[in-house]
Amino acid sequence: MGETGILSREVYENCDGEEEAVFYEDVDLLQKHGINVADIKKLKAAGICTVKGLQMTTRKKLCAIKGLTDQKVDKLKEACTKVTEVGFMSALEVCDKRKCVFRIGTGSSELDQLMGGGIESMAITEVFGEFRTGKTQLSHTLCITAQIPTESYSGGKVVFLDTENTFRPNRLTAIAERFNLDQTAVLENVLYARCYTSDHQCELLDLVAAKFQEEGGIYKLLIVDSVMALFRVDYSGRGELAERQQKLAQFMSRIQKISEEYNVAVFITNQMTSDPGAALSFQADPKKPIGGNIIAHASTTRISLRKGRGEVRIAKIYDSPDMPESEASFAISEGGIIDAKD
Ligand SMILES: Nc1ncnc2c1ncn2[C@@H]1O[C@H](COP(=O)(O)OP(=O)(O)OP(=O)(O)O)[C@@H](O)[C@H]1O
Repeated sequence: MGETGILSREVYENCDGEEEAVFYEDVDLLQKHGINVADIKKLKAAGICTVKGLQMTTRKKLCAIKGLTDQKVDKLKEACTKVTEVGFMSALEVCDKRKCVFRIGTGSSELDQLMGGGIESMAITEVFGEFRTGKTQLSHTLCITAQIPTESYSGGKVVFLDTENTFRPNRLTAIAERFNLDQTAVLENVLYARCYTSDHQCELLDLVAAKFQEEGGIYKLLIVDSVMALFRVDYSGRGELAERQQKLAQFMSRIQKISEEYNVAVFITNQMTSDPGAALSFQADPKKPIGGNIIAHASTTRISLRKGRGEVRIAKIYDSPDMPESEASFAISEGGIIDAKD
Protein backbone atom coordinates (compact mmCIF):
# COMPACT_ATOMS: atom_id res chain seq x y z
CA MET A 1 0.00 0.00 0.00
CA GLY A 2 1.30 3.46 -0.85
CA GLU A 3 1.92 6.23 1.66
CA THR A 4 -1.32 7.85 0.65
CA GLY A 5 -3.40 4.86 1.62
CA ILE A 6 -4.48 3.97 -1.89
CA LEU A 7 -3.20 0.97 -3.74
CA SER A 8 -0.89 2.00 -6.55
CA ARG A 9 0.92 -1.28 -7.20
CA GLU A 10 0.06 -3.52 -10.11
CA VAL A 11 -0.91 -6.38 -7.82
CA TYR A 12 -3.60 -5.42 -5.36
CA GLU A 13 -3.50 -7.04 -1.98
CA ASN A 14 -6.13 -7.78 0.60
CA CYS A 15 -5.90 -6.00 3.92
CA ASP A 16 -4.44 -9.13 5.51
CA GLY A 17 -1.69 -9.15 2.90
CA GLU A 18 -2.91 -12.08 0.83
CA GLU A 19 -2.90 -11.70 -2.90
CA GLU A 20 -6.45 -11.45 -4.13
CA ALA A 21 -7.55 -14.40 -6.21
CA VAL A 22 -8.50 -13.53 -9.76
CA PHE A 23 -12.20 -14.09 -9.96
CA TYR A 24 -12.59 -15.58 -13.42
CA GLU A 25 -11.12 -18.07 -15.89
CA ASP A 26 -9.39 -16.67 -18.94
CA VAL A 27 -10.60 -17.86 -22.37
CA ASP A 28 -6.96 -18.83 -23.02
CA LEU A 29 -7.65 -21.83 -20.78
CA LEU A 30 -9.74 -23.30 -23.58
CA GLN A 31 -6.53 -24.08 -25.48
CA LYS A 32 -6.14 -27.04 -23.15
CA HIS A 33 -9.47 -28.33 -24.44
CA GLY A 34 -8.73 -28.23 -28.15
CA ILE A 35 -9.56 -24.64 -29.07
CA ASN A 36 -6.96 -22.98 -31.26
CA VAL A 37 -5.33 -19.63 -30.56
CA ALA A 38 -6.85 -17.99 -33.66
CA ASP A 39 -10.41 -18.69 -32.45
CA ILE A 40 -9.58 -17.45 -28.97
CA LYS A 41 -8.29 -14.25 -30.56
CA LYS A 42 -11.61 -13.85 -32.38
CA LEU A 43 -13.48 -14.17 -29.09
CA LYS A 44 -11.27 -11.61 -27.42
CA ALA A 45 -11.73 -9.16 -30.29
CA ALA A 46 -15.48 -9.45 -29.70
CA GLY A 47 -15.00 -8.60 -26.02
CA ILE A 48 -15.40 -12.20 -24.81
CA CYS A 49 -12.34 -12.67 -22.63
CA THR A 50 -13.48 -15.13 -19.97
CA VAL A 51 -15.00 -18.60 -19.90
CA LYS A 52 -17.96 -17.22 -17.98
CA GLY A 53 -18.34 -14.50 -20.61
CA LEU A 54 -18.47 -17.20 -23.26
CA GLN A 55 -21.13 -19.09 -21.31
CA MET A 56 -23.12 -15.86 -21.08
CA THR A 57 -23.05 -15.31 -24.85
CA THR A 58 -25.79 -16.78 -27.00
CA ARG A 59 -25.03 -19.19 -29.82
CA LYS A 60 -26.57 -16.66 -32.23
CA LYS A 61 -24.15 -13.95 -31.16
CA LEU A 62 -21.17 -16.30 -31.35
CA CYS A 63 -22.12 -17.42 -34.87
CA ALA A 64 -22.23 -13.75 -35.89
CA ILE A 65 -18.52 -13.36 -35.04
CA LYS A 66 -16.54 -13.38 -38.28
CA GLY A 67 -14.74 -16.70 -38.77
CA LEU A 68 -16.76 -18.69 -36.20
CA THR A 69 -18.81 -21.43 -37.87
CA ASP A 70 -21.63 -23.44 -36.26
CA GLN A 71 -19.23 -26.32 -35.69
CA LYS A 72 -16.65 -24.10 -34.05
CA VAL A 73 -19.30 -22.64 -31.76
CA ASP A 74 -20.36 -26.17 -30.76
CA LYS A 75 -16.75 -26.97 -29.96
CA LEU A 76 -16.37 -23.78 -27.93
CA LYS A 77 -19.52 -24.49 -25.91
CA GLU A 78 -18.33 -28.04 -25.26
CA ALA A 79 -14.89 -26.85 -24.15
CA CYS A 80 -16.61 -24.42 -21.79
CA THR A 81 -18.43 -27.20 -19.96
CA LYS A 82 -15.08 -28.93 -19.40
CA VAL A 83 -13.70 -25.86 -17.62
CA THR A 84 -16.65 -24.90 -15.46
CA GLU A 85 -19.89 -26.56 -14.61
CA VAL A 86 -23.06 -24.80 -15.58
CA GLY A 87 -26.33 -25.61 -13.97
CA PHE A 88 -27.74 -25.86 -10.48
CA MET A 89 -25.98 -25.16 -7.22
CA SER A 90 -27.32 -25.28 -3.69
CA ALA A 91 -28.40 -22.11 -1.91
CA LEU A 92 -25.48 -22.75 0.44
CA GLU A 93 -23.11 -22.62 -2.52
CA VAL A 94 -24.75 -19.38 -3.69
CA CYS A 95 -24.22 -18.02 -0.19
CA ASP A 96 -20.56 -18.98 -0.38
CA LYS A 97 -20.18 -17.43 -3.82
CA ARG A 98 -21.70 -14.17 -2.63
CA LYS A 99 -19.00 -13.85 0.04
CA CYS A 100 -16.80 -12.17 -2.57
CA VAL A 101 -19.37 -9.41 -3.08
CA PHE A 102 -17.95 -6.11 -1.81
CA ARG A 103 -19.39 -2.66 -1.26
CA ILE A 104 -17.95 0.73 -2.12
CA GLY A 105 -18.70 3.64 0.22
CA THR A 106 -20.32 6.80 -1.11
CA GLY A 107 -18.63 9.35 1.15
CA SER A 108 -21.76 9.71 3.29
CA SER A 109 -22.30 7.19 6.09
CA GLU A 110 -26.06 7.83 6.06
CA LEU A 111 -26.27 7.07 2.36
CA ASP A 112 -24.08 3.98 2.83
CA GLN A 113 -26.40 2.76 5.55
CA LEU A 114 -29.41 3.23 3.29
CA MET A 115 -27.74 1.04 0.69
CA GLY A 116 -26.64 -1.65 3.11
CA GLY A 117 -23.00 -0.49 3.16
CA GLY A 118 -22.53 1.17 -0.23
CA ILE A 119 -22.58 0.34 -3.92
CA GLU A 120 -22.63 -3.45 -4.31
CA SER A 121 -20.41 -5.47 -6.67
CA MET A 122 -21.91 -8.02 -9.09
CA ALA A 123 -24.88 -5.69 -9.44
CA ILE A 124 -26.07 -2.52 -11.15
CA THR A 125 -26.88 0.44 -8.92
CA GLU A 126 -28.90 3.15 -10.63
CA VAL A 127 -29.45 6.66 -9.29
CA PHE A 128 -31.94 8.91 -10.98
CA GLY A 129 -33.17 12.40 -10.29
CA GLU A 130 -33.71 15.80 -11.82
CA PHE A 131 -30.82 18.05 -12.75
CA ARG A 132 -28.60 19.27 -9.86
CA THR A 133 -29.65 16.40 -7.60
CA GLY A 134 -26.03 15.20 -7.31
CA LYS A 135 -25.82 12.25 -9.72
CA THR A 136 -22.55 13.40 -11.27
CA GLN A 137 -21.11 14.51 -7.92
CA LEU A 138 -21.86 11.05 -6.53
CA SER A 139 -20.16 9.49 -9.58
CA HIS A 140 -17.07 11.64 -8.96
CA THR A 141 -16.98 10.76 -5.28
CA LEU A 142 -17.21 7.04 -6.07
CA CYS A 143 -14.17 7.38 -8.37
CA ILE A 144 -12.20 8.19 -5.22
CA THR A 145 -13.88 6.04 -2.56
CA ALA A 146 -13.53 3.00 -4.86
CA GLN A 147 -9.76 3.40 -4.53
CA ILE A 148 -9.74 3.41 -0.73
CA PRO A 149 -9.27 0.00 0.90
CA THR A 150 -11.32 -0.91 3.96
CA GLU A 151 -11.34 -3.94 6.27
CA SER A 152 -13.54 -5.87 3.88
CA TYR A 153 -12.57 -4.31 0.56
CA SER A 154 -9.20 -4.12 -1.17
CA GLY A 155 -9.77 -0.95 -3.22
CA GLY A 156 -9.22 -0.70 -6.96
CA LYS A 157 -9.37 1.18 -10.21
CA VAL A 158 -12.37 2.72 -11.95
CA VAL A 159 -13.69 3.03 -15.50
CA PHE A 160 -15.77 6.15 -16.20
CA LEU A 161 -17.96 6.36 -19.33
CA ASP A 162 -19.08 9.95 -19.79
CA THR A 163 -21.95 10.61 -22.19
CA GLU A 164 -22.63 14.27 -21.32
CA ASN A 165 -19.15 15.77 -20.98
CA THR A 166 -19.67 16.42 -17.27
CA PHE A 167 -16.56 14.59 -16.01
CA ARG A 168 -14.18 17.01 -14.24
CA PRO A 169 -10.76 15.77 -13.05
CA ASN A 170 -10.47 18.83 -10.80
CA ARG A 171 -13.46 17.52 -8.84
CA LEU A 172 -11.55 14.25 -8.36
CA THR A 173 -8.48 16.05 -7.02
CA ALA A 174 -10.64 18.12 -4.65
CA ILE A 175 -12.30 14.94 -3.35
CA ALA A 176 -8.90 13.20 -3.11
CA GLU A 177 -7.69 16.07 -0.92
CA ARG A 178 -10.54 15.45 1.52
CA PHE A 179 -9.32 11.86 1.93
CA ASN A 180 -5.61 12.88 2.04
CA LEU A 181 -4.81 10.94 -1.09
CA ASP A 182 -2.10 11.56 -3.66
CA GLN A 183 -3.85 13.50 -6.42
CA THR A 184 -1.77 12.17 -9.32
CA ALA A 185 -2.15 8.54 -8.21
CA VAL A 186 -5.89 9.01 -7.87
CA LEU A 187 -6.23 10.39 -11.40
CA GLU A 188 -4.06 7.60 -12.80
CA ASN A 189 -6.42 5.01 -11.39
CA VAL A 190 -9.46 6.30 -13.27
CA LEU A 191 -9.77 5.23 -16.89
CA TYR A 192 -11.99 7.70 -18.74
CA ALA A 193 -13.83 7.53 -22.07
CA ARG A 194 -16.08 10.16 -23.57
CA CYS A 195 -18.96 8.55 -25.52
CA TYR A 196 -20.36 10.45 -28.49
CA THR A 197 -23.13 8.17 -29.72
CA SER A 198 -25.18 5.34 -28.24
CA ASP A 199 -23.38 2.96 -30.64
CA HIS A 200 -20.04 4.20 -29.31
CA GLN A 201 -21.31 3.72 -25.75
CA CYS A 202 -22.14 0.07 -26.57
CA GLU A 203 -18.90 -0.57 -28.47
CA LEU A 204 -16.81 0.73 -25.60
CA LEU A 205 -17.98 -2.22 -23.50
CA ASP A 206 -15.73 -4.51 -25.56
CA LEU A 207 -12.75 -2.41 -24.48
CA VAL A 208 -14.00 -2.30 -20.90
CA ALA A 209 -14.21 -6.11 -20.81
CA ALA A 210 -10.74 -6.39 -22.36
CA LYS A 211 -9.31 -3.99 -19.76
CA PHE A 212 -10.96 -5.84 -16.86
CA GLN A 213 -9.52 -9.09 -18.16
CA GLU A 214 -6.07 -7.65 -18.87
CA GLU A 215 -5.70 -6.29 -15.35
CA GLY A 216 -7.53 -9.07 -13.56
CA GLY A 217 -9.06 -8.15 -10.21
CA ILE A 218 -7.74 -4.59 -10.30
CA TYR A 219 -10.81 -2.79 -11.60
CA LYS A 220 -13.64 -2.58 -9.08
CA LEU A 221 -16.09 -0.06 -10.49
CA LEU A 222 -17.68 0.86 -13.82
CA ILE A 223 -19.55 4.18 -13.96
CA VAL A 224 -21.87 5.22 -16.79
CA ASP A 225 -22.95 8.88 -16.43
CA SER A 226 -25.59 9.11 -17.82
CA VAL A 227 -26.87 5.88 -19.27
CA MET A 228 -29.81 7.23 -21.30
CA ALA A 229 -28.59 10.61 -22.58
CA LEU A 230 -27.28 9.38 -25.95
CA PHE A 231 -30.07 6.84 -26.50
CA ARG A 232 -32.49 9.72 -26.03
CA VAL A 233 -30.77 11.79 -28.71
CA ASP A 234 -30.03 9.02 -31.21
CA TYR A 235 -33.53 7.59 -31.26
CA SER A 236 -36.40 10.02 -31.45
CA GLY A 237 -40.13 9.60 -31.62
CA ARG A 238 -42.37 6.60 -31.19
CA GLY A 239 -41.25 5.11 -34.51
CA GLU A 240 -37.76 4.45 -33.19
CA LEU A 241 -38.73 3.46 -29.67
CA ALA A 242 -38.71 -0.30 -30.26
CA GLU A 243 -35.25 -0.16 -31.81
CA ARG A 244 -33.97 2.07 -29.01
CA GLN A 245 -35.25 -0.28 -26.32
CA GLN A 246 -33.71 -3.27 -28.06
CA LYS A 247 -30.28 -1.60 -28.21
CA LEU A 248 -30.66 -0.40 -24.65
CA ALA A 249 -31.56 -3.91 -23.50
CA GLN A 250 -28.36 -5.21 -25.09
CA PHE A 251 -26.31 -2.52 -23.35
CA MET A 252 -27.90 -3.19 -19.96
CA SER A 253 -27.58 -6.94 -20.33
CA ARG A 254 -23.90 -6.54 -21.21
CA ILE A 255 -23.07 -4.37 -18.18
CA GLN A 256 -25.01 -6.74 -15.94
CA LYS A 257 -22.94 -9.66 -17.23
CA ILE A 258 -19.70 -7.68 -16.89
CA SER A 259 -20.52 -6.97 -13.23
CA GLU A 260 -20.91 -10.70 -12.52
CA GLU A 261 -18.11 -11.87 -14.77
CA TYR A 262 -15.43 -9.65 -13.24
CA ASN A 263 -16.98 -9.02 -9.81
CA VAL A 264 -17.17 -5.26 -10.24
CA ALA A 265 -19.74 -2.73 -9.08
CA VAL A 266 -21.63 -0.97 -11.87
CA PHE A 267 -23.01 2.49 -11.13
CA ILE A 268 -25.30 4.23 -13.64
CA THR A 269 -27.04 7.58 -13.51
CA ASN A 270 -30.37 8.25 -15.16
CA GLN A 271 -32.61 11.18 -15.95
CA MET A 272 -36.29 11.72 -15.27
CA THR A 273 -39.33 12.65 -17.27
CA SER A 274 -42.84 13.67 -16.33
CA ASP A 275 -45.27 10.78 -16.16
CA PRO A 276 -48.57 11.74 -17.79
CA GLY A 277 -50.37 8.82 -16.13
CA ALA A 278 -49.27 9.84 -12.64
CA ALA A 279 -51.45 12.97 -12.44
CA LEU A 280 -54.53 10.80 -12.84
CA SER A 281 -53.50 8.51 -10.01
CA PHE A 282 -52.72 11.50 -7.69
CA GLN A 283 -49.11 10.49 -7.14
CA ALA A 284 -47.07 12.87 -4.98
CA ASP A 285 -44.17 12.95 -7.44
CA PRO A 286 -45.46 12.77 -11.00
CA LYS A 287 -42.01 12.06 -12.46
CA LYS A 288 -40.33 8.82 -13.32
CA PRO A 289 -36.91 7.60 -14.48
CA ILE A 290 -36.55 7.14 -18.23
CA GLY A 291 -35.65 3.94 -20.08
CA GLY A 292 -38.86 2.11 -19.16
CA ASN A 293 -38.97 -1.54 -18.23
CA ILE A 294 -35.55 -2.26 -19.70
CA ILE A 295 -33.69 -0.10 -17.17
CA ALA A 296 -36.16 -1.01 -14.42
CA HIS A 297 -35.54 -4.74 -14.78
CA ALA A 298 -31.81 -4.60 -15.42
CA SER A 299 -30.93 -2.33 -12.48
CA THR A 300 -30.49 -4.30 -9.27
CA THR A 301 -30.94 -1.37 -6.91
CA ARG A 302 -32.68 1.85 -7.95
CA ILE A 303 -32.28 5.03 -5.94
CA SER A 304 -34.16 8.26 -6.51
CA LEU A 305 -32.57 11.59 -5.60
CA ARG A 306 -34.34 14.84 -4.90
CA LYS A 307 -33.28 18.27 -3.76
CA GLY A 308 -33.55 19.29 -0.15
CA ARG A 309 -32.62 22.62 1.41
CA GLY A 310 -29.36 24.19 0.14
CA GLU A 311 -26.73 21.52 -0.48
CA VAL A 312 -28.83 18.77 1.08
CA ARG A 313 -30.19 15.97 -1.13
CA ILE A 314 -32.57 13.16 -0.23
CA ALA A 315 -32.01 9.64 -1.50
CA LYS A 316 -34.77 7.05 -1.47
CA ILE A 317 -34.64 3.34 -2.23
CA TYR A 318 -37.02 3.02 -5.17
CA ASP A 319 -36.45 -0.66 -5.84
CA SER A 320 -34.14 -3.22 -4.25
CA PRO A 321 -33.99 -7.02 -3.98
CA ASP A 322 -33.14 -6.93 -0.27
CA MET A 323 -33.58 -3.44 1.20
CA PRO A 324 -36.69 -1.68 2.49
CA GLU A 325 -38.03 1.50 0.87
CA SER A 326 -36.44 4.08 3.15
CA GLU A 327 -34.78 7.48 2.85
CA ALA A 328 -31.49 9.12 3.80
CA SER A 329 -30.11 12.59 3.34
CA PHE A 330 -26.63 13.63 2.27
CA ALA A 331 -24.97 16.85 1.14
CA ILE A 332 -22.78 17.95 -1.75
CA SER A 333 -19.54 19.65 -0.73
CA GLU A 334 -16.21 20.68 -2.23
CA GLY A 335 -14.92 17.31 -0.97
CA GLY A 336 -17.73 15.40 -2.72
CA ILE A 337 -20.66 13.62 -1.08
CA ILE A 338 -20.78 14.00 2.71
CA ASP A 339 -23.29 13.48 5.53
CA ALA A 340 -25.92 16.22 5.64
CA LYS A 341 -25.15 17.10 9.26
CA ASP A 342 -21.39 17.62 8.63
N1 LIG B 1 -17.33 21.97 -5.77
C1 LIG B 1 -18.58 21.93 -5.35
N2 LIG B 1 -18.89 22.16 -4.07
C2 LIG B 1 -20.16 22.11 -3.64
N3 LIG B 1 -21.20 21.84 -4.42
C3 LIG B 1 -20.96 21.59 -5.71
C4 LIG B 1 -19.64 21.61 -6.24
N4 LIG B 1 -19.72 21.31 -7.54
C5 LIG B 1 -21.01 21.12 -7.83
N5 LIG B 1 -21.76 21.30 -6.73
C6 LIG B 1 -23.21 21.23 -6.64
O1 LIG B 1 -23.65 20.01 -7.19
C7 LIG B 1 -24.93 20.21 -7.81
C8 LIG B 1 -24.88 19.58 -9.17
O2 LIG B 1 -24.76 18.23 -9.00
P1 LIG B 1 -24.59 17.25 -10.22
O3 LIG B 1 -23.78 17.89 -11.28
O4 LIG B 1 -24.12 15.97 -9.65
O5 LIG B 1 -26.07 17.14 -10.71
P2 LIG B 1 -26.72 16.08 -11.65
O6 LIG B 1 -27.76 15.40 -10.84
O7 LIG B 1 -25.68 15.23 -12.28
O8 LIG B 1 -27.40 17.03 -12.70
P3 LIG B 1 -27.52 16.94 -14.29
O9 LIG B 1 -28.66 16.01 -14.55
O10 LIG B 1 -27.79 18.34 -14.67
O11 LIG B 1 -26.19 16.43 -14.80
C9 LIG B 1 -25.19 21.68 -7.90
O12 LIG B 1 -26.16 22.01 -6.91
C10 LIG B 1 -23.86 22.29 -7.53
O13 LIG B 1 -24.02 23.47 -6.82
